Amino acid sequence: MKVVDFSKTNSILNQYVSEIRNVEVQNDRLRFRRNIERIGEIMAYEMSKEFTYSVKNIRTPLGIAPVSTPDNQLVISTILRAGLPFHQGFLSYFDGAENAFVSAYRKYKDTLKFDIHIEYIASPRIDDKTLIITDPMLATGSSMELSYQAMLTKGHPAEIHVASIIASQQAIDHIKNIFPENKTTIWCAAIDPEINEHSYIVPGLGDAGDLAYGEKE
Ligand SMILES: O=P(O)(O)OC[C@H]1O[C@H](OP(=O)(O)OP(=O)(O)O)[C@H](O)[C@@H]1O
Ligand SMILES: O=c1cc[nH]c(=O)[nH]1
Ligand SMILES: [Mg+2]
Repeated sequence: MKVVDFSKTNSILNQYVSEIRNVEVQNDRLRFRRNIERIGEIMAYEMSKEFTYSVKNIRTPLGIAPVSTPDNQLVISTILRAGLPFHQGFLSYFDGAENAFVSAYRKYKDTLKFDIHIEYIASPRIDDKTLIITDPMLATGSSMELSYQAMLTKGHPAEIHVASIIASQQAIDHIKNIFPENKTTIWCAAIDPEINEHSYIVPGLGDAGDLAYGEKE
């Protein structure tokens, strides 16, 4: 399975990743959300290079211009709530895409143990389309796994792009095991080595949902 790790390439994307990680900067919620969105925009641009293109003859005021544009039918799916600004970044570039939303949250049994609960899905049919599942954080990979299973109740996509900002190595390994090898690409801005006993990514950035939208009770 192809894994694209943007931290291996020097680009301005790394500046935005450094700001969302940085304790001196990340508490500015507006900046945090906008940085997540900007990373989504850059990732969308890079991802678009993998799509299928055909030439269309575009009528201009002065003649006909052949332009190669993508033909993929895109569905951008996001995992609430931290996925929202990331989703918006993709949607800014893929403005013709259809959209899906899945809720997934950790319901704690005690301070360490939790189950992931999915209670809501709003999605079009995804048969034979290009499915992009966006979630900025992949820690255990369980939210992504259950959200993907929920999406499969809406059909079977032709290809899948799993887009994340910070992924743990464990989550990458997990996703490689559960997503179809021949039609999945994983995109991430960085891969961090470990998760702690609370299943938070280390060094990670903390809680992306809380940093974007405030703490939950
Ligand atoms: O890989 P996992 O171990 O499943 O963890 C990653 C999940 O945790 C975060 O969501 P969270 O449950 O904190 O919900 P929130 O977006 O509402 O904060 C994040 O956005 C992922 O969905
Ligand atoms: O590190 C983590 C793990 C889960 N959710 C987050 O927002 N961050
Ligand atoms: Mg959270």
